[in-house]
Amino acid sequence: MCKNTRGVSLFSMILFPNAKINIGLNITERRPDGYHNLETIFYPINIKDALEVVVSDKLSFESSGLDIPGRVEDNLCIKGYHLLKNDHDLPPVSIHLHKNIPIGAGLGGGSADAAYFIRLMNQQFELGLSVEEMTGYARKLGADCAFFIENKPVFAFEKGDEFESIKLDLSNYKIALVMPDVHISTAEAFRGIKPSPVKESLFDLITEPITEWKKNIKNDFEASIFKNHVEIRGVKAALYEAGAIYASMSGSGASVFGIFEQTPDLQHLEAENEVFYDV
Ligand SMILES: C[C@@](CO)(OP(=O)(O)O)[C@H](O)COP(=O)(O)OP(=O)(O)OC[C@H]1O[C@@H](n2ccc(N)nc2=O)[C@H](O)[C@@H]1O
Ligand SMILES: Nc1ncnc2c1ncn2[C@@H]1O[C@H](COP(=O)(O)OP(=O)(O)O)[C@@H](O)[C@H]1O
Repeated sequence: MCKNTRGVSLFSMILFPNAKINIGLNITERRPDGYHNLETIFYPINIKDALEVVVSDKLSFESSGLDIPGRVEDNLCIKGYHLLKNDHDLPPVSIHLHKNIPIGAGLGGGSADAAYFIRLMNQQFELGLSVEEMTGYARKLGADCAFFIENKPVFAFEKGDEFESIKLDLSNYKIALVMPDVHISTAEAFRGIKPSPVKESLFDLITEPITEWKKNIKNDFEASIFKNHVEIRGVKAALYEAGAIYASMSGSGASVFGIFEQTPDLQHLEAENEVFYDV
């Protein structure tokens, strides 16, 4: 079998792209390029897809698990392949994605797949790309894609693709995530927003005790999304009733997470929502 210098097979490799949540999200201004400047905390969580790349005689993509809307050629993994192929000598590959991260959820699942695809190709074909170079490619595929290259808690700013490291460790808490039966596109969510500057940056607010977050840390998408989707507002209220120290919609929705001292009992939400415990 063909192996690289570290003895890894060149034919097949599997990685497990994970989701993220946003703790706080302030949309501060509209940019001349149509995007928005924002600030947020990205925090990786343990809901994962499985991404396999096998050397093949032609480029192909197939998926299992959740249905992915849109055309195969628009899948972010395929876009990632073409982006890398422009600059590197790559063989055709067949890509298999097992989709488990809810879609249109504000969990960055598509972006995670794209970033992990870049990481995987870099490893599998020894492209020698630095973290900065991989981040540069990821940025071209989507604003929150770059985060997943390093995949550690960060304060993100500008389009959500510039980062400052933070020390945030929630491993002593239990995070539960609820996905209502609604999908929200990020572009749609931005249409409901009036940007405004922040009084105090999330970079500072996140260093306060978690018990203070409920008072001070907000997600700017919630007001307009909750107006159009009362069930999402209901899920957030239910998480606080179940004892959350902090609860929020993630990103542009529709998922909502709660941070708890102990794993909560959310059985009453399971009939109408998908519930993930201890993510
Ligand atoms: C806003 C966030 C916060 O986490 O939403 P979620 O997708 O996670 O819910 C993300 O940064 C999103 O990242 P991502 O989903 O990669 O965005 P992109 O594909 O680049 O952009 C989708 C659309 O969102 C809008 N957009 C996105 C990011 C940004 N800073 N300003 C914007 O205005 C644009 O209308 C763009 O056409
Ligand atoms: N690998 C992928 N997984 C999921 N969605 C993808 C993927 N590639 C492209 N997409 C497109 O991105 C859209 C948003 O995906 P996703 O990242 O899951 O949502 P969100 O931005 O809410 O986190 C989907 O509707 C789909 O059309």
